[in-house]
Amino acid sequence: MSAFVRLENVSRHYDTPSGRVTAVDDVSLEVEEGEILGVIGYSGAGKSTLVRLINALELPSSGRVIVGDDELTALPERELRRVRGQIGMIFQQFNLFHSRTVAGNVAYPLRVAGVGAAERDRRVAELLDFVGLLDKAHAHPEQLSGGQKQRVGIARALATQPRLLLADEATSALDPETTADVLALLKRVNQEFGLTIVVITHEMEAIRAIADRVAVMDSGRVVEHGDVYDVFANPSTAAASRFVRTVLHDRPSASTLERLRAAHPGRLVTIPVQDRPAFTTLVARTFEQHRVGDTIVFGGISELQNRAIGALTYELTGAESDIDAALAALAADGVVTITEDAA
Ligand SMILES: Nc1ncnc2c1ncn2[C@@H]1O[C@H](COP(=O)(O)OP(=O)(O)OP(=O)(O)O)[C@@H](O)[C@H]1O
Repeated sequence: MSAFVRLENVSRHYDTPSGRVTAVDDVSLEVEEGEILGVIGYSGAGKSTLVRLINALELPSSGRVIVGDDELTALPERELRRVRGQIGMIFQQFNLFHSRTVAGNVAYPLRVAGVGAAERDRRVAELLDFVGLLDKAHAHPEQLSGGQKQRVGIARALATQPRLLLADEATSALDPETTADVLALLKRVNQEFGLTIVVITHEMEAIRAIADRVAVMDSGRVVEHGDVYDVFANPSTAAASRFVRTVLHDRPSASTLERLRAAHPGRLVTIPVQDRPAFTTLVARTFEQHRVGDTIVFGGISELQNRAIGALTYELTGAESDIDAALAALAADGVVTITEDAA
């Protein structure tokens, strides 16, 4: 795979009456051709600014932005317009034309691009069929549900066959079920057309559902990025860890731990589940061999990218030296154990 979008040491600051705001701070990031990259961060982390830098609505204060073969930072305005035309956008508020029908909305970018009427009609029908809204072609946006509106937004974004799709909080206004449908549609767009997609969100669930890789933004910086499974299984920053915990409820919170401690006098140890055959059997056998009693008191295992993910919290009972020996044996087997020290 090769990078389709490349940001090299990109910063963007704004001078405001109350001083300089650095919205994007020395970000280096690549989006591989054909992948779905999720960019997650809290409000104010710099996500929207990042989007405007990628779709050439703004230029960085320093650093380089490269999309396809074009270095945006070196192009004249006329060329930037051409690049913008190769990037599809979908938005949280859908941004549909209320005065136009569903078909009219999807046809609009084709009309702007000078595509003839017959070809336009053919393409609109094909796109509406793809997003499952052919029967709504003559409806107006206000007659549609949120999920349907976003489907129209996706059809419209795809009309001119962009090479990159930017989804800026595209599911944030939708309920969970509709969110899942729209995300599944984006995944289908990615798989059937091989389209590179950047999903900007503050919801880790959206990342879990469709992204191949994730970049975590905090205060303008990308503090962590990597394969979704790796970041979920082993977040290395507090920001990433907080997002992962919003989706995986596999580790006890501080208050849960307090309750667990009161109910279970033994040593509480959390073990992140590894995606290898008979993992829990290996753990159980190791405790048994060391005469350590093990009771699972908290945890959860789910699937991510067809691999097991999660954690189990055990209450371990027996001689302290036996428990220590069992944990050492697990460590020798590559098993991570986290002792839940008393607060
Ligand atoms: N045009 C601008 N002028 C001044 N400050 C700006 C401008 N655009 C963004 N900022 C500031 O830059 C920081 C990052 O904003 P940005 O909108 O990129 O974050 P975000 O992660 O997209 O948040 P949200 O999800 O709330 O939009 C914020 O502190 C914001 O106030």
